[in-house]
Parts: sequence; C-alpha cells; structure tokens
Amino acid sequence: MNNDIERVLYSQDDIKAACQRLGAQLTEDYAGKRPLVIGVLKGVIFFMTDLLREMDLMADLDFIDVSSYHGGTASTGEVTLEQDISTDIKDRDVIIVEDILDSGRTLAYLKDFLEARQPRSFKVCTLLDKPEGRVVEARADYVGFNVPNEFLVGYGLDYQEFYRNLPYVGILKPEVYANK
Ligand SMILES: O=P(O)(O)OC[C@H]1O[C@H](OP(=O)(O)OP(=O)(O)O)[C@H](O)[C@@H]1O
Ligand code: HPA
Repeated sequence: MNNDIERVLYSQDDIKAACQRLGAQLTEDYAGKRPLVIGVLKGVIFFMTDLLREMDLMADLDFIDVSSYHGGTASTGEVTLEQDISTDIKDRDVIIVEDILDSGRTLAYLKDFLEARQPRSFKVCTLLDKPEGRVVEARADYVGFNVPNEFLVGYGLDYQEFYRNLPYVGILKPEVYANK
C-alpha cells in the first residue's frame, strides 16, 4: 500500500499538530457548552477520534453516513444518505466534522438536511479544505489544511475504498490509476 504513494503531503506529525490546534480552538469556543459533534462517515473516522481527544469539553457524539464518491476520483454529483444520526438536534450546538471539503456537495446537502431540524448553532470543522474543487458554495469554520487541487488518499480518504488506513495524507502514483 505505501508503495503506491508518490508523495506525502501531510505527515503524522503535521496531522497531530493540526488536531491539537483545532481541538484547542474548539475547547475555547465551546467552553461551558455541551456541543453535539457529528462525524461524516466513513472518511472521518481517524480525524474524528484524534480531534475529540484534543477537545477538553463535555460533548455528545453521533455519526451520519452520506456518500457521493462511488469508486473513482470524481464526485458523482449526487449525495445519498446512507444512515441518519440518532440524536435530536433541535436547539443543540452542532459541530459537523469532515475529513475533506472538496466540491462542497456533501456539506451543502448536510447543511440543508440538518438545519431544517433547527439546531441552535451549526459549525463545520474539516481537516482538509480543497477550495479549487468547489462546485457549490460551502465553507468550513475550522480548517486543518488548505490543500492543492489533487486527489488525496490516506488518514480516512480512500481511492476505491483502499488507502484509508495510511497514517498520513498523500498522492497516489499515476500508474495506480492507469492499472485500475
Ligand atoms: O465536498 P465533496 O466533493 O462532497 O467531498 C467531500 C466528501 O467526500 C468524501 O466522502 P465520500 O462521499 O467519498 O464517502 P466516504 O467518506 O465514505 O469515503 C469525504 O469524506 C467527504 O464527506
Ligand atoms: O481528494 C479526495 N480524496 C478522497 N476522497 C475525496 N472526497 C472528496 N475529495 C477527495
């Protein structure tokens, strides 16, 4: 798996530092509150667990499963809800946690879908933000790294469901795509 990587963009140490910075900011911003932290499956699993352990807060957790990349490197344009949250979010301070914000379609869908339930506040924390990928308007309140317009894998991000378990974020060698 590691042999398929052309270049590491964000190392384990880089990611750890970003989690510490974001966790400290969220701790400050939500002091005295009890936010509901909602992770967007599946890509978020590693970031969610690392970020939460940097947040010195009493928080509730939930997960939502939506999907729009079915196999390849381009968004299908259609976001499907695979699994809803189980918490009532009315009047709650909601923090959506994402691994990456790219075309913006997933976040735009989630914002519409969840804001209809009238949370008190709705904020977004993403490890990676790819502004050049944007197709619909979407923005995050907390960002780990602004990333170049390349397809990334690792630390939760997949290509055809693989490479999620790389401990860093990187770019695949071109021959990996050619061989698929
Ligand atoms: O801004 P967008 O272009 O919508 O891309 C962002 C979304 O794409 C990925 O999820 P994906 O749909 O691949 O599902 P996964 O997390 O299960 O891999 C990622 O985890 C984000 O949720
Ligand atoms: O760059 C990416 N890599 C993996 N999954 C993604 N989903 C949106 N953008 C990406």
